[in-house]
Amino acid sequence: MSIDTLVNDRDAWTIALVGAPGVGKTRFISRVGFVCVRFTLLDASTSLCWMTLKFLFLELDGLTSKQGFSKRFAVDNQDTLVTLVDVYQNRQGTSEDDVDSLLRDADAFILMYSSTSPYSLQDVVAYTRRVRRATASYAHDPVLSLVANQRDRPAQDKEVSRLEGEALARELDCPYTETSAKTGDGVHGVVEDLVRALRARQEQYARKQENSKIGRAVRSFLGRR
Ligand SMILES: Nc1nc2c(ncn2[C@@H]2O[C@H](COP(=O)(O)OP(=O)(O)OP(=O)(O)O)[C@@H](O)[C@H]2O)c(=O)[nH]1
Repeated sequence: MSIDTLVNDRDAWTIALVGAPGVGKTRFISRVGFVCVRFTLLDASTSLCWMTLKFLFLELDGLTSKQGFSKRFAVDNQDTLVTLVDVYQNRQGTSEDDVDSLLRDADAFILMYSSTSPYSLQDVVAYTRRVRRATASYAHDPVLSLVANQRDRPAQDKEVSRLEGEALARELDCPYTETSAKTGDGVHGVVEDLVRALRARQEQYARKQENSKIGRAVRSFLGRR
């Protein structure tokens, strides 16, 4: 989360989904009820077409952006605009710099693996390193949420236990949730909890700023006496 985000008095958040191919990122996004249209990064020749599309979509609730899918909804009775970005979706058309820039633009991260794939759990560790590297210059640690998707799959398909997921979440110092992008189980809760965490962080930052303003005013008052 950049300083810009923290000082902005807004309730609009970009959440990046990172995780191995096939874990369910796209399905998760459509579950949240987002307009789910895949765009690859656009080159100059298509940017005019993109601008037209963007203009058309902006008036709609489910507006979509270059790689994100946005939706306005209420969390704790307060309106918020959330954009979900599937960072690794466009791997073929996306350079490493593009990926870093998408990560830098995000306010929070859903680190997704599938409970049917131990490899996808290992990938989460590598993706988290990358997220931390991309956001290293920010004032705060990134807001993370570890998601074990495909919880609806039968027990014999499950190769990663809840305990392993929880242990990784402790290591990453973030919440752990099991979801099913197929049935929708747990999906909205993950997004809503991230919005709550981001709001809390924004409020904390605003309070800190206010306190240091008061501190400066008091020091200057005492200095004048
Ligand atoms: N049973 C079940 N299947 C799921 C779930 N989530 C995704 N799938 C299926 O898993 C496959 C891959 O899902 P995607 O959403 O395309 O996965 P992705 O992470 O976006 O994959 P990439 O686009 O390759 O990065 C699809 O066939 C989905 O229908 C889930 O929670 N349960």
